[in-house]
Amino acid sequence: MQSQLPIEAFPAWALLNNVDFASAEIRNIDGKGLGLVAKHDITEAGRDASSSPAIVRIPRDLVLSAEAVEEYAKVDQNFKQLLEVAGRQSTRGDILLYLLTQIIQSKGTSPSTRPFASTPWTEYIKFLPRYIPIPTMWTNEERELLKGTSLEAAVSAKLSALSHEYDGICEQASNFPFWNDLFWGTVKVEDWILADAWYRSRCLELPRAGHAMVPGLDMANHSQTHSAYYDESSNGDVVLLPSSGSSILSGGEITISYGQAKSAAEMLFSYGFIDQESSIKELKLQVAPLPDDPLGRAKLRVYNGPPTVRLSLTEQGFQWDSPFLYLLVLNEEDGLAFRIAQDTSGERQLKLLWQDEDITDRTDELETLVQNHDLFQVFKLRAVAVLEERVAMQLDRISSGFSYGVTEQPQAANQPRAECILAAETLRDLETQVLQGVAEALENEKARLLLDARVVTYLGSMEDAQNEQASEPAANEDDEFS
Ligand SMILES: C[S@@+](CC[C@H](N)C(=O)[O-])C[C@H]1O[C@@H](n2cnc3c(N)ncnc32)[C@H](O)[C@@H]1O
Repeated sequence: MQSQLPIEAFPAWALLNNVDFASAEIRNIDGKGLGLVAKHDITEAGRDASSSPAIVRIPRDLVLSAEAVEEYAKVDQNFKQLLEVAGRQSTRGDILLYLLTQIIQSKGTSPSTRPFASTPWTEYIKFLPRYIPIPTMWTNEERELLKGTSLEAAVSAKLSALSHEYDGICEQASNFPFWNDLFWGTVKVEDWILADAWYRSRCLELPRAGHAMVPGLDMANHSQTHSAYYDESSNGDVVLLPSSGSSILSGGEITISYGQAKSAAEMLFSYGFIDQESSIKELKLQVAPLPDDPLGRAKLRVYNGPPTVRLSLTEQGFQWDSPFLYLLVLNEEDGLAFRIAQDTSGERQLKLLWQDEDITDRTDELETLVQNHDLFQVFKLRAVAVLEERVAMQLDRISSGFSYGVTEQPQAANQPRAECILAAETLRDLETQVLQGVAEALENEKARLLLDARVVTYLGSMEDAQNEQASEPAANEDDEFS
């Protein structure tokens, strides 16, 4: 069991590590866990915001970045071993390995049972919550609440990926007796899930250090109308500064933005709450190649992004957007082709061609690339028809989804927590609204496309060809009956 520290001990930790909380302190904030509040009035007079005194300053050597992980590997030989076999593939992976090491360290009850070099993070993680309300930390019953929402597949895929990552690390680590003992005794997959949850909900992107976690600053909560922003100073320290023109009263919460364009599903997935102030109404649905498409696997392989379609409600009404959908509905007879090419190192690569032009690196521009084709409206009709079916399927699933009703209070111990019920219901309502709106918009779009002159001509020619085929004797008919 990891030990925890009360947040009252934070000022002592900050002092010891030169973290300057000049104008803020950490307090409990209703419904948000911990948060930052102003120690006195903070005003930004509209001069250059970056010249305002920092609300909080964190020295660069406390910033947990890819570089910091490499530095730690120089100090701790055991960690270096793990990093060499299981790390160095992504910043996220390396930071998670570091956090895992600190979680193991914090489970030790005495210095003799702490196997790694201690760092300020060893103590700092004791201030972090052990439960983050993101769905990878929900119970199975709570995750059932997401049935039919766009997070149903995303969360189960994420949990499989986490367990796959954890198994991979166990396997790599089993070559070292030191790590093998730890993975058979102290370390659990739940520790990896927690490290991932901390990273996902607390990681920032810094201009120079890149993706990083910053102790103290990661106590700032989110608001659409945020009053502060973070930056890196010229010496690499991280500073929290008042937003331009903001005025925070003493005792008021200091908030930052976690991103203005994130959908409700993204917010719940990464941060465990849905921002009621946000006006973003959208969702992403997975789309798969048609079962009888001989090019289906190649299309999935060659596509640069996730195989999804984005449905949204904007000022222009309900909209959909998906370059992948265009790839799905195009065929060889339209001018789509795949080739295998060999590069100078002898490696074979799958290439995608459109009208004989190599567009392998431009699959996300597919809608624009096909826009000037004579049959563009036909392609669009195909895409609309595929999407209509996919949206209807999702609507069916979301309406049959598990629902407690927000007012119902769960009774039994293993029943979902009220905040999970509320979050799932909010997501369900929002996504149902977008799906219904898009379904209607697709129906209208299909009706319009069916009246398009080029579509009418194309469908007519297809019908003629089919009729001709039907009236001709099948090629093998004579053979069979002669
Ligand atoms: C970077 S941490 C902020 C500190 C956090 N409140 C804590 O107790 O450690 C991000 C987490 O804070 C919570 N949070 C942040 N902004 C929130 C908001 N506007 N409403 C509800 N919860 C929020 C969420 O649990 C989120 O995962």
